[in-house]
Amino acid sequence: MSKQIQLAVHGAAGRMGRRVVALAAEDKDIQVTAAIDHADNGLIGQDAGLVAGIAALNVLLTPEWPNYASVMIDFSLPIAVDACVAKCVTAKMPLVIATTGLHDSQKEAIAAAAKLIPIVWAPSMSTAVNLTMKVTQQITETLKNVAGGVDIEIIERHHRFKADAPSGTALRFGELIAEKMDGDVKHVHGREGETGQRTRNEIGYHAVRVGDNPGEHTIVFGMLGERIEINVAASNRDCYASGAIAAAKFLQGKPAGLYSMFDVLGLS
Ligand SMILES: NC(=O)C1=CN([C@@H]2O[C@H](COP(=O)(O)OP(=O)(O)OC[C@H]3O[C@@H](n4cnc5c(N)ncnc54)[C@H](OP(=O)(O)O)[C@@H]3O)[C@@H](O)[C@H]2O)C=CC1
Ligand SMILES: O=C(O)C1=N[C@H](C(=O)O)C[C@H](O)C1
Repeated sequence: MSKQIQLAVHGAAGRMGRRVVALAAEDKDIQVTAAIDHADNGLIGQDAGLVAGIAALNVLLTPEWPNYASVMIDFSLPIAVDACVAKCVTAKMPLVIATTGLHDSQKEAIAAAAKLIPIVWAPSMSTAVNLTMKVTQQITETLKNVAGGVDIEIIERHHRFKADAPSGTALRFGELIAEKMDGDVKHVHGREGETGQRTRNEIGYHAVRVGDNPGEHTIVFGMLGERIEINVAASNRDCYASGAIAAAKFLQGKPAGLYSMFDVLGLS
């Protein structure tokens, strides 16, 4: 019996693409029907299952776009995202965008595309991260007028291979926290030299790149006399891959629109 959801994976030879292929292959509702990467990737032509470390799927890594799939999951590079969005619009394919480091013009293009097809776009597909985002908003609301003030800093740690900084997740934490602060918020990326005293309306960001860390975020709420540190850390990449697969399922039958992981997880 054929499976209901035919899945195309963009960036299928990458660290995340391989985990999406591997987990999707185990899913009773999903059939991986296309594994896409760029023409210069040395793995083009190989079986996507074998590349992902599982049994052969009889789906070859290809630079060609499929004409049809029930949904596309994208874990690639910013330079590759525009073509993916355009292809999904042309083919009327629902799309899950997980790639980070996108420019403002690309975000605008995604919003425009979401008027035509359903899109889930989120910098973190992890359930724990999205839940932590909600918790940090709640903490901010409670502490923002505390006597003496609260200083909020975001420290993110990732593997040495990561191409963008700070992480898309750190930036999203900052946006969501800023929504709950009063007045204009200044986003400060690292500190060096004669910085002067910290101002009250800052959110600080610090990007650490170490070894094989699959992703960790610490949100510090520092007050005079005490502090809270909320840490959310991945042990491996499957939290993101399984979240993307949940998003792909969520999009089935959905009208055009821009959805977030809050929508997928019922946290909106
Ligand atoms: N939203 C989320 O939950 C998460 C998001 N991410 C994000 O996903 C993205 C991918 O991460 P990761 O898998 O670690 O990165 P990788 O570099 O391992 O994978 C990216 C893949 O895309 C390929 N690629 C490069 N150029 C193109 C192109 N023009 N067209 C198609 N494919 C291309 C790469 O090929 P080659 O190696 O030859 O360059 C590689 O196979 C990053 O932006 C990362 O921040 C990561 C984890 C979780
Ligand atoms: O590149 C990664 O690995 C990750 N990138 C995402 C980000 O930039 O937020 C999500 C996750 O933290 C892993």
